[in-house]
Amino acid sequence: MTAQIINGKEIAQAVRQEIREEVEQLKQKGLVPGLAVILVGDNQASQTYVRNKEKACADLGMHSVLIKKPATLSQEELIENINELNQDDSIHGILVQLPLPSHINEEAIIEAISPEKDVDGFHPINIGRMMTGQRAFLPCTPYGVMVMLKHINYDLEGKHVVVVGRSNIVGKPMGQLLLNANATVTYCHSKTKDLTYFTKQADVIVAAVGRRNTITSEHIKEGAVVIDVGINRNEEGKLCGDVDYEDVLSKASYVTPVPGGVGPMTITMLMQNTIESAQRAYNVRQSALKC
Ligand SMILES: NC(=O)C1=CN([C@@H]2O[C@H](COP(=O)(O)OP(=O)(O)OC[C@H]3O[C@@H](n4cnc5c(N)ncnc54)[C@H](OP(=O)(O)O)[C@@H]3O)[C@@H](O)[C@H]2O)C=CC1
Ligand SMILES: Nc1nc(=O)c2c([nH]1)NC[C@@H]1CN(c3ccc(C(=O)N[C@@H](CCC(=O)O)C(=O)O)cc3)C=[N+]21
Ligand SMILES: [Mg+2]
Repeated sequence: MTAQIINGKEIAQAVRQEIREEVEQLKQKGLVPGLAVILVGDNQASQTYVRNKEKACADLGMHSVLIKKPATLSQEELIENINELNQDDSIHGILVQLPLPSHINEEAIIEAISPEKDVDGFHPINIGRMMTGQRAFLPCTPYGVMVMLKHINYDLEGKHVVVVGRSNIVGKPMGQLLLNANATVTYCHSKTKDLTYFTKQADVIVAAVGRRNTITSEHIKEGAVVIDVGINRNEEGKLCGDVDYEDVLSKASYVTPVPGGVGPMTITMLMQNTIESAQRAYNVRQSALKC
């Protein structure tokens, strides 16, 4: 078997076209969707992602503000900044780039963001709503993976999906969304004994580990769908995922590349969440005008 490539860049462009039209409609009604990104410190990788987010906003005609703060910023000052954005009617989405410097408690920061503007989908309110199947902002990376699977018309019902990684921002919500779609889900992590035993049984593998070559052809069964969330660099400094891409190509049915796979989808779903938030703000404003 030769795997088909799931082109994240292309799917992201298609979704962005729809978002562009919705932004246009909102603008005609007098509302410009706005995203605020807070970047603390000067982490090199973070700067790249943040630049991509700004580019996406500009490309879609959305308003964006980038708030850059020194790594010495206190937790109280950061919460003060978030409070201002929570009150700001021109801002519909707030994203605080993670990781934060170690003197800042990430949980406290995430909880300071209004759940109505938490377009990352990291606030416990949104996580809880997602778990119970209520309307919620979905975490962008897992959401993007779901859209990719939908794009190839993959029916998850009854399929065995193995998620490798259990972080709060990727692995855990990924498994939950797959469960909501009626898949049978197994989580693997650093304490898993015999990773291959589990991944060999998977119809779909989602790798979200942060270590290259974690998944090779030895780990998968013939015809598996392999989704690579990892963003790593090899010894030449080249971007690569968690999957040995070349090696699984001859055995998998579908594979996502890195770059050009899940990454562009993450940014796109952030834009999607932001316009949804703006749409809700518009609806609230309209119903307030009526009474
Ligand atoms: N494409 C995109 O849009 C995005 C990509 N990323 C990338 O995805 C990767 C994962 O990110 P994130 O979830 O934040 O990372 P974390 O470091 O927070 O989590 C990594 C997870 O992998 C598990 N793990 C570590 N080593 C192994 C191993 N040898 N076998 C099995 N599991 C292992 C850890 O287990 P344990 O819990 O036991 O420690 C943990 O659950 C990174 O490369 C990151 O850069 C992240 C966000 C978005
Ligand atoms: N609050 C918060 N929300 C996040 O969503 C968040 C975060 N913090 N911290 C860091 C991770 C990582 N992340 C990526 C986003 C886009 C690409 C992306 O666009 N990747 C391109 C290539 C980018 C490049 O050239 O380096 C690709 O895979 O093709 C990658 C990774 C979001 N994250
Ligand atoms: Mg982490």
